[in-house]
Amino acid sequence: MTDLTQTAKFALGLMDLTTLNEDDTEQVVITLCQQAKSAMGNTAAVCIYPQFIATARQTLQLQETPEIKIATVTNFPHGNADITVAVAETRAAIASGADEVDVVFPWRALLAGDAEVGFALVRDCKAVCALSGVLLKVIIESGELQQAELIRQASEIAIDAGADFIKTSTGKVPVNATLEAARIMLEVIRDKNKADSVGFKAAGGVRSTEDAAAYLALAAEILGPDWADKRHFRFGASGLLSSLLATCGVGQQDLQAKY
Ligand SMILES: O=C[C@H](O)COP(=O)(O)O
Repeated sequence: MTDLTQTAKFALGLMDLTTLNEDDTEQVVITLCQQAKSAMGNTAAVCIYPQFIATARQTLQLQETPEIKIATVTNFPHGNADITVAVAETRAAIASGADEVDVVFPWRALLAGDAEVGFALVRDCKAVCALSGVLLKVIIESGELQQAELIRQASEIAIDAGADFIKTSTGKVPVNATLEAARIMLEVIRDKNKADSVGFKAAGGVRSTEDAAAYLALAAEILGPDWADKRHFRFGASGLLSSLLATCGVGQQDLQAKY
């Protein structure tokens, strides 16, 4: 195996294989779950809208991969500042069977100078998640915050309020994951001495094995070569899997034969 092939296989195991489109159907989610059980191993999770959790659970059980986690999204993609709604959505997602919840931080409120509501929203969603052992990932929407100081501040607030992961982006805005934002977020995890308990998720626009390799190299530089594992590092991506498989020598024909 070449270094890049090894990286691709490793990155595949860190993927939250995602479909978050308005026109998603049960069949789309079934196919996604089938793809999560790949020729090069399982992805860490699938990430889907809450209404498809039961379909995903059934599919993962039928194909005997219950270890693939089910992640879903709340307060998504807008990141409104209504705590009651965000908590209710998070509670409902958990009741539907989510293993992991990716909640959007109220980034517009932070841009407007309100740091309190973000803290309270994450704290209250975390309280609900903690009751059920569900991981909480907080999407700070780094591409909309833009400024390094705001990306740092949102990351700090999310971690202080109990985030298990900080995640760059929804994938629904013009600027999604960037290496620059990732560096700031990873440095916050390091500087707060939270490397054991807080992970990082690069999401939105991560498309190629080379992209994935660059994020993993950055994480290794900042948090050490052994830090990135399933508990600490994820790629949220709808379009990365085929590139990783191609790097591993699994071609489009193999994929078509399987699905
Ligand atoms: O959370 C994950 C993102 O929505 C995925 O974004 P993407 O479709 O650009 O890969």
